Amino acid sequence: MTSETPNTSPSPEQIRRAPKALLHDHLDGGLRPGTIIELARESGYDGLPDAAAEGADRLDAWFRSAADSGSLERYLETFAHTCAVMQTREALIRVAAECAEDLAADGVVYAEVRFAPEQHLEKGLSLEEVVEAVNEGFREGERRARADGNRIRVGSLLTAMRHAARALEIAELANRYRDLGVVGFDIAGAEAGFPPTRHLDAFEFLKRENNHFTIHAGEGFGLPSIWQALQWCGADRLGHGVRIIDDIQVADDHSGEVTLGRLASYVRDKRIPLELCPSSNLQTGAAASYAEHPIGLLRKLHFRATVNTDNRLMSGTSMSNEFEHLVKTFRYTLDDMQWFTVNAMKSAFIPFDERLAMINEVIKPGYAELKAEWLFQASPSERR
Ligand SMILES: O=c1[nH]cnc2c1ncn2[C@@H]1O[C@H](CO)[C@@H](O)[C@H]1O
Ligand SMILES: [Zn+2]
Repeated sequence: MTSETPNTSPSPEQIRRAPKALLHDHLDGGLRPGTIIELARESGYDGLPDAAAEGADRLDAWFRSAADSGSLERYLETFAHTCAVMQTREALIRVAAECAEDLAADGVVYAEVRFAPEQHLEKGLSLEEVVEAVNEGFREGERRARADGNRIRVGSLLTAMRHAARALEIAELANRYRDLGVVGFDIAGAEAGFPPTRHLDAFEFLKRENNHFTIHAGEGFGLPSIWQALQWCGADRLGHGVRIIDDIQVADDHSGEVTLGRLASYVRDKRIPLELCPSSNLQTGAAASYAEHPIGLLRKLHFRATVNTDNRLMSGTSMSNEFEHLVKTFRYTLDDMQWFTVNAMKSAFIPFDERLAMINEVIKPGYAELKAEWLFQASPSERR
């Protein structure tokens, strides 16, 4: 008999119960389809696609297939509908509360959720009112999660849209609401043609204020975008960053020798966190399949890779679902899941002592408990 503990792939149910940390999730990309229909009815928004008339499930499927276009620009068109129903204080509170509740039910213990305040002003809210409503919703969702026996902590990231010209204003907003629920800043939107250097003033302001930011880069566009985000703008993390793979050569002979270019080396050496979003990347064409997704190689090479949802509605996904795909594709174990989760927690924008406590008091004990479950299974044969 061997005394080695099994290091097998976790079951879907274990994946759901495992504590998970999420750094890249869009509030306006994660609404419940039923909520969209109700909010549209209440607010008189009549622009929803015809599928909405056939119910929440049909609308759910519509979002997934409309986002499944192979291009980031087409993918982003679907957000017109979610933003349209997120224009009042009540709607924002509801969407944020449900977001926190849904993530907690999926086993997420820490999440940074982003949204662009400038996209929620159509009915007269101010930027401040938008931020306050969303934060109020997150607090409400955290309370509801606790009542359901789940634990989650949610922070807001304020996004500026890269095609617009309000980045400095939004950066100032993020700075003002720092310690009041906002943990950092981001820029998003179409990447090609809108380099992050257009918003240098915003990034320089945040650096002077010792604040944190991530930049969507290396998703719809390649290495120049990543290079600018890091070396011109000074991003703390890369939203996606998946195209860093273009700077990594794997020899196609038997050796399989790996060579990193200067930029890929820098990203790995400096432990720059990559907010990888596998399912979203398949939809926008940044990767062809889970098996070919760079996350497999990046994990092997010990980049600071993290697993994220991006847009749960448009990708029909959840953190558990992302991990299920990865476990199936790369035969990941609970140790791999823990590695990704600790990477995410190390890269979070909350203070160091809180990150450490989350890792040592919540994440590691959670995985230890799951890893011990085989010991208590009913029959000896099931134990292996
Ligand atoms: O993967 C993405 N890449 C770039 N921009 C995105 C992505 N997902 C969502 N957004 C954009 O971010 C805004 C604020 O949440 C969304 O409205 C959408 O336009
Ligand atoms: Zn994103």
